[in-house]
Amino acid sequence: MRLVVVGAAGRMGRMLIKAIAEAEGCRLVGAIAKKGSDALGHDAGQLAGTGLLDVKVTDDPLPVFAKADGVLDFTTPAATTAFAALAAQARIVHVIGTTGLQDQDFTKLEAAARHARIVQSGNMSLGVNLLAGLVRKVAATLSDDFDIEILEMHHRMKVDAPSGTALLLGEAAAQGRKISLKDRSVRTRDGHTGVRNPGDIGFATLRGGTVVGEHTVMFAGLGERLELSHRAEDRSIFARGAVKAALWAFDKKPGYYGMDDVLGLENL
Ligand SMILES: NC(=O)C1=CN([C@@H]2O[C@H](COP(=O)(O)OP(=O)(O)OC[C@H]3O[C@@H](n4cnc5c(N)ncnc54)[C@H](OP(=O)(O)O)[C@@H]3O)[C@@H](O)[C@H]2O)C=CC1
Ligand SMILES: O=C(O)C1=N[C@H](C(=O)O)C[C@H](O)C1
Repeated sequence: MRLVVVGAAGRMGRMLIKAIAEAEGCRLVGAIAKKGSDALGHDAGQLAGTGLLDVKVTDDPLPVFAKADGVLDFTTPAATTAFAALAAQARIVHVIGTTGLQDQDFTKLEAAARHARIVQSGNMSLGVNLLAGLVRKVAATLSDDFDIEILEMHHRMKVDAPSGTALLLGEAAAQGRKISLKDRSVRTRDGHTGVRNPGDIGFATLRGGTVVGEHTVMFAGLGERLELSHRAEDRSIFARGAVKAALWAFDKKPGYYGMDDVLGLENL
């Protein structure tokens, strides 16, 4: 499978280039960075530390998408929605790891998925997607007497909050409880908040240092607390998941897919 990495100079972009170089069944055919990026003109392998790959970083996606089967995209919401339109035109696979997407972005991605095969997830790791299934089950099993709180910590360079993973885990908890996350989520608390509403799902965000990504879902009851946690130790888990998603989507019909489809966890 011929793959392109957009956002090639980013933390995840470099990881994705390396993961493609190390994976079987795919090869890198393009690397896209933003206009004005210092990475333009360099070999993608130089960026990723793999040795030369004979793929020069460019800021022009059109000719690159035209000769590719899929694109791996961990960039920004604005860039991702623009790339989705191009991937749909080229009828290729679009794997989206970008977080911070808003309702209007999802509307654009769903429109693009009429022609492209989109796999989108706030977290591409096996562990987090398995955790989401467990959270859904525990939330369905325990009553409102167990308050659900989601705590996440990431590195100081992260720009969105709560993390895509925290929202994915919140969605899983809400599905388990058969409630709408939008109606019941509490994203900030400050000052005289009053007592906690039963059934709310709370989020707390920590930022600092070089933390790759840590998430805990707490079920806090009367006299006992259950905690389910995931700690990412290396960004390669996300990159390997993204490559797996692209290979999985290669022979699928156009549509909007998630990592639970890729990993066969839909029924967990
Ligand atoms: N789903 C998952 O499993 C994971 C998701 N993520 C998410 O992936 C995203 C990226 O994370 P990270 O790599 O740490 O962030 P970085 O800021 O390191 O990388 C983003 C890259 O995208 C580039 N970019 C922005 N706009 C464009 C554009 N129009 N064309 C080409 N490149 C562009 C940026 O360039 P410049 O710096 O020049 O602006 C930057 O190099 C975030 O949303 C993060 O939350 C991260 C890890 C795992
Ligand atoms: O920005 C990051 O770094 C990460 N972002 C994703 C998120 O928002 O959950 C996934 C991972 O935790 C790392």
